[in-house]
Amino acid sequence: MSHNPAATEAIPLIDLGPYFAGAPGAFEATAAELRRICETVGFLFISGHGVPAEVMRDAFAIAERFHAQPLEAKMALTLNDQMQGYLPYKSSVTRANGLVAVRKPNENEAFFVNPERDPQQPANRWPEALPEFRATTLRCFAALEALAMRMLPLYARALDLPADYFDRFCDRSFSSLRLTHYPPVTYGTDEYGIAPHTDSSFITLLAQNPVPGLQIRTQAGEWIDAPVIPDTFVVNTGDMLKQWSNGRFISTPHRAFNKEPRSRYAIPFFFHPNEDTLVAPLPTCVSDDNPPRFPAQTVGDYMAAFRGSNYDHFRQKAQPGSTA
Ligand SMILES: O=C(O)CCC(=O)C(=O)O
Ligand SMILES: [Fe+2]
Repeated sequence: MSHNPAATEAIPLIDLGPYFAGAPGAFEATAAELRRICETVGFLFISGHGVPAEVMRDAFAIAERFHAQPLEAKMALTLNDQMQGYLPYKSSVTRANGLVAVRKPNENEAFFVNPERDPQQPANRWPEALPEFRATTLRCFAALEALAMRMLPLYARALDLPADYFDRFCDRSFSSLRLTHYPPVTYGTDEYGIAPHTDSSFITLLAQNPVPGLQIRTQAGEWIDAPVIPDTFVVNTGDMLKQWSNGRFISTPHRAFNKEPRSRYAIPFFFHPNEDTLVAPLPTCVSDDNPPRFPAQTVGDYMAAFRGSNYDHFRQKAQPGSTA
């Protein structure tokens, strides 16, 4: 598959294979490369990630079948207070971006899958007409969560911390898997599949899909197309890791469109630390000359504020008229 060589150069690729195989020197070398990328680009591709191709193939197929259902079936699962279920088409506005004054809703619909930690507490809403949906999406969730956990030592080392530093803060991750459908549409002025934003996550893992549409804003302020590189994931630093690293790791703005005459599906996995983890700038990222730039906040409080600004049903319950 062809891709824009300039963009491939702009978004580096790391092969995780040698690190996962325990090759001599691979851990330190990969962590050093990751540090450079996180300080300067904020986005990378990973290969050698170990996620079986069929896990993502099945997830894309079930996402397509989910969104192909009649609207009533999807509306029966409309997103609740715990971010469980279906986000209807054009019902989210990317307000919490600090980038552009977006007023128009995003031209996508989505379904959110959350981790099922406690059998007593339902974490998800499942479509009755698709019995295999639950197993397929939870398998994808588990594979991506495991991949993110395996990458944590690289992030720790890249930030000059002991390799296991992040593990205990992320072992009951508050992550979510999003199954997004971007129908083929003609975009008007200020309309997007998803408007310019940074992610709220620690990191986001985005499986490649055959329909391009992701664009990344470089440090120079130019929007570039992310190439489609089969069997890789795009990984980007989110705002949570930016804040934890006191701004050392950048959280890069991006946006997406579907400009093809067929539907586009995207399955980002937003990896978050545990809900009760207190995120305060790391000791290795602050000094007398570089004091903390972000307040200490738990992941749960941080996410509640983020959701309140972006999703209509949270806004209706929160302060009416807020445009934060
Ligand atoms: O659709 C894409 O490729 C990216 C989606 C995205 O950035 C998001 O859902 O946060
Ligand atoms: Fe995003």
